[in-house]
Amino acid sequence: MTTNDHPGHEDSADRLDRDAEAAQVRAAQVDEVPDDALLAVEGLRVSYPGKGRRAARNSVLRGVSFGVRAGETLGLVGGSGSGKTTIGRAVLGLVPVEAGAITFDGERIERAGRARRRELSRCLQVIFQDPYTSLNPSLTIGDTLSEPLLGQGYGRREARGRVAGLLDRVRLPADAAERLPREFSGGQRQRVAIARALAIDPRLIVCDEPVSALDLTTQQTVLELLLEIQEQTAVAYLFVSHDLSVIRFMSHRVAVVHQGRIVETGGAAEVTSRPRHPYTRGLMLSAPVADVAEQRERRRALERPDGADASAR
Ligand SMILES: Nc1ncnc2c1ncn2[C@@H]1O[C@H](COP(=O)(O)OP(=O)(O)OP(=O)(O)O)[C@@H](O)[C@H]1O
Repeated sequence: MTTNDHPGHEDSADRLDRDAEAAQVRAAQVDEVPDDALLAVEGLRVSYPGKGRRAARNSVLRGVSFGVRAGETLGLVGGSGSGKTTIGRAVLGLVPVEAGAITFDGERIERAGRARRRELSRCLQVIFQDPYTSLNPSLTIGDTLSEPLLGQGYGRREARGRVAGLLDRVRLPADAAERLPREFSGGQRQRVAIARALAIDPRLIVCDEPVSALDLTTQQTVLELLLEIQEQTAVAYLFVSHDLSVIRFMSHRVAVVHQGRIVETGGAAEVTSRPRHPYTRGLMLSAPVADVAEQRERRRALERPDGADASAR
């Protein structure tokens, strides 16, 4: 019997690997929620019902904490099914929260009722992934943009004037107001969705994969528009994406989500070029890079145990 075959013995190379991984997990930084956060999420737990009547609930968020400051973008990145969208939905009050606190501008909102949620939509908005399903196909763009304004008490004339300003801001022609969503491309529809989210000057927008349904060139113009709007308005973004290059481009800080937990946080350049947690490293390695030589170099850098800089992009 070799050492490897013996159930009580662990191969020393395996043990070293395991120890090295444990050290990396310890080295990965998860920041405290900042005191000056506009949005503070602490110990958030969410579960969904299991399949079948007696099935146990599926625990999807297992104690998630983070903060987003005014005017800041926090990127939430992680693999499929890690819980990113659920975090955004919990912040928006679209899924019940099992435990934890969500504080927005000093107010606990995780159990806010429908009426309060409607009021909160003044400051807390969302842009969804799919511009083809997020707009009502039977409403003109003008009506789509007026709806939240009328809901917040604007008069019709005032709303019309504001719609014209919003279209200009997202660089759509003024006559777009008279047209239906089907007359627009995916990128243009996403501009409408951005204009709708901006209609009542929100303080924070949950952007849930806002460009992943768009082609690369359109992605870039929509991302640049979001950055420009942030510069002008100091709106904060909770920006959900599985795409590291998008996250790096957009975010001031990044939180890496894995199996319903945040495993690493930090500045965007720091986390994406010097990932510490093994999961973040794996995520970096699996991100596609067009240049094969660059990919090879990045892989070598990331596989070095000291986490040497892999920012050769
Ligand atoms: N309404 C729901 N009912 C039951 N399970 C759900 C529901 N929504 C999400 N889930 C499950 O919760 C887990 C997390 O889903 P979530 O959409 O938050 O992940 P994600 O990180 O955003 O993934 P993706 O990038 O693929 O959208 C997944 O296992 C998913 O199947």
